[in-house]
Amino acid sequence: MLFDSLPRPNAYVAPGVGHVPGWVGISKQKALVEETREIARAYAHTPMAMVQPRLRSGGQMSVFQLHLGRYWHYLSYRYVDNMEGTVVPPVPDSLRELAPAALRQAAQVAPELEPWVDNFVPEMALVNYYPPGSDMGMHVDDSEESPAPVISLSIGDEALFRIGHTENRTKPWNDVTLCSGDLVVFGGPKRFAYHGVVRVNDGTLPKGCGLQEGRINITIRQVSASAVG
Ligand SMILES: O=C(O)CCC(=O)C(=O)O
Ligand SMILES: [Fe+2]
Repeated sequence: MLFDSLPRPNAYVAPGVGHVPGWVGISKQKALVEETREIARAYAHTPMAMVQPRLRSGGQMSVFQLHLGRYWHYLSYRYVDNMEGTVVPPVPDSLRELAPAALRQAAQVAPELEPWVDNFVPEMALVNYYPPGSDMGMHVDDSEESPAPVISLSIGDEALFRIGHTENRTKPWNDVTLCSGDLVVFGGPKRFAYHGVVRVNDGTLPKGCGLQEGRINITIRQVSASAVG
């Protein structure tokens, strides 16, 4: 961050949305980057490889995605557990274990998240890599049948995260700068709100986070409505 000494307090962004700056320490950030990078390497050249997905619209995302636990198949528009016989890599314990602590912390900021603290099942994790210059358009995370909150961890370059409402992509929005180590959880009335990443600020990442450039965002999700933990 440009002004490292500026305080960044926990923020109740909107009902159901809690922002906890610096929730993941730098050594843990590095460990998560290295662990997910190893998985990406292991699955390179398989149908589970970390790629920029092609969309049904014919476009291609500027972000690279690695799916853990379940694979979101963009073309058939559903979650699958294997692709052409390659089984989806599991959600690593390191991410599974973060989920209840993340929810507990976020629920102190956004009380609407409280019902999920002891009931959330981390069935999948999506690792997004934002190369310099990439972004993610406003969209709704509507692939999950469960209304459980989405737990989002950011590592690397600072990003401008925007969350609006459930009707359409237009204003009003809440804009949140996400720095390396920040936690955001969105659930409750904002679980199916439009959101996106307006921009990533090149070269703003802290030393020691495990990345040389760009940004990683990891979302931890419950997919099924009646998941059993
Ligand atoms: O990168 C982010 O902060 C958000 C990512 C996101 O919205 C998604 O993966 O669905
Ligand atoms: Fe999303």
